[in-house]
Amino acid sequence: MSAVMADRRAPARDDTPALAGIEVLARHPGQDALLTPAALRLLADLHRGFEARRQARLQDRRERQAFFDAGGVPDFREDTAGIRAADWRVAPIPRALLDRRVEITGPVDPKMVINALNSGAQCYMADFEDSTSPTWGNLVEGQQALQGAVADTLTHTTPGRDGAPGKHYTLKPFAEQAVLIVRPRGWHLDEKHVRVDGQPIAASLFDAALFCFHNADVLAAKDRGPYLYLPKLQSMEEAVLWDDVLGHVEQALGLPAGQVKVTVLIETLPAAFEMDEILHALRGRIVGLNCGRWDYMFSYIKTFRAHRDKVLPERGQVTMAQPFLQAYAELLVQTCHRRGAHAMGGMAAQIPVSGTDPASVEANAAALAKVRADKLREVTLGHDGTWVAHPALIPVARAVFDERMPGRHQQNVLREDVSVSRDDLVRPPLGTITRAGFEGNVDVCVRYLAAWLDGNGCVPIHHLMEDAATAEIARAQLWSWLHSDGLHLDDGTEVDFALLERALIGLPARLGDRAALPGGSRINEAIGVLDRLTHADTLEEFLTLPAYARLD
Ligand SMILES: CC(=O)SCCNC(=O)CCNC(=O)[C@H](O)C(C)(C)COP(=O)(O)OP(=O)(O)OC[C@H]1O[C@@H](n2cnc3c(N)ncnc32)[C@H](O)[C@@H]1OP(=O)(O)O
Ligand SMILES: O=CC(=O)O
Ligand SMILES: [Mg+2]
Repeated sequence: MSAVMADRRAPARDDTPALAGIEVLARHPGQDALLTPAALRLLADLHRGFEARRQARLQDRRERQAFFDAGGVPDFREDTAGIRAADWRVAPIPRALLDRRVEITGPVDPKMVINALNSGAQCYMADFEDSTSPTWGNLVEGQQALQGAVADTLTHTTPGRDGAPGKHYTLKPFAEQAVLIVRPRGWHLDEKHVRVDGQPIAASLFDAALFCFHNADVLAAKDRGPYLYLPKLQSMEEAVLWDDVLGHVEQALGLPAGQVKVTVLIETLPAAFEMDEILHALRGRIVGLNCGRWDYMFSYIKTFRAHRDKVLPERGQVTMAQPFLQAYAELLVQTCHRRGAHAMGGMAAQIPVSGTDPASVEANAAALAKVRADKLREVTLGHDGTWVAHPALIPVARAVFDERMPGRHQQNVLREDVSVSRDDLVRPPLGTITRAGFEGNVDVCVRYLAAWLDGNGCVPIHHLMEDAATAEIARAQLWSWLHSDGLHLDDGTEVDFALLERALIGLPARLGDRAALPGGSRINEAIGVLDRLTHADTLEEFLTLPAYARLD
């Protein structure tokens, strides 16, 4: 048993000398049981061992973006042609991850965790990323909830109202629960509340390593994970970094090599050109790739922020039926199945519409029909499973996959008919920008950002699920439209800052009662952030970078 493993099982003891250089700058109830000396030592080891490499990978991103800004276009790499041409397969997929027909996703507060694990979905992606606003409280409570879930002790009671008792939540028996997969935050984010040698540590390391530290042995006893979803990678080198980090975690915790399994989201345009390479870099632990369509669209806009011929039409017109997105999904299915990995589908943004009045009933039927059509498209392309945002969508997605995919997956569907070129992946769809599309982007940015600043990372807006990825599309589109000369709405109005001004003037009327909105008290602050980001000469890399400075 390794030293860390032994310490992990012993009660936390005062270990001050070994913790020199580590600072925790925030307090939340219960955090001491999470941030034990041994846990902090692991985080510090990881920071000292890997921070320089993380910064180098972030620098690679900036250099690659400079190449795109100078007119360059992504392409398949020459130096890795051998990896693409050779025959190799990823390590066998563990039994618990063979059946991933429907995966529910959601933030990590205790009620959501219990509802998701009890939902009847095959898997639950517990999300510290797109759908979580990373306040210190959310992170600590999220880790606590996951620890309780893995230990099968998690319960939750909502506060009672008007003298009535609150609702009590408990977990179903383990065998009936969804399989837990945790998504840490991406490489670009710091966790500012934990500093090592005066530097903030990587948010990815904080989320992933703490989860593994507290849960790996309990999971192993149940023949499980830890299982992770890795977001927003841009290159094979970033996958190598993850592999090395997780190898270090395994060694430190006394776990067998390859025990931590991962699924990688292909949700950046550069990564779409390195799917084989990413699978190869992680071949001892990777079990699948996922089409993270929302961040992918955002990445397309960002990659081509200086290419005036690649400006996207309004968000509602950029559906997965568009050829450039279909090519991306087909290439993902073909690549995964050739290598023995699962090809996971992504998220339809529609969520159920509640209400019994005829308009709501009709809107709900339309939303469910759109989700059904999206899942049908995915299963027909060859995906092995898909995501849903809400428990009521599980039967809809499950029915489609059960009817069209007789087994638990369809890795036998090799899609050798697919041939995707560089041009297929980068060709923008034709379309328009309507006034409603422009104003809709303004509303989504302001409402989402206000909620995020208030600690809520996923909200329903106009009956659609909005999270950091969908909001980024709206924010990046506004910037790209406003910085492209000569662009007009479909009614002939020029797209300029006067149009943005008018959209902001009309915002209060469109928002209605602010107090009733999530984060309503932070609307003005959100408007200020949006205003600055849209006027900036360069498209900011991530909305959450400047916004994080305002959190906590
Ligand atoms: C681009 C991407 O990265 S996609 C992945 C990230 N995004 C997500 O994970 C989306 C997660 N979904 C959600 O957060 C929510 O469904 C929202 C915000 C979209 C809608 O939330 P609401 O309007 O509050 O949902 P609604 O009121 O219909 O919820 C009904 C019940 O379902 C539960 N529920 C809703 N969504 C989920 C979910 N994803 N997981 C578990 N339970 C859920 C609610 O907790 C509520 O439970 P209760 O009856 O016990 O109180
Ligand atoms: O994370 C998923 C996405 O679509 O973005
Ligand atoms: Mg994403």
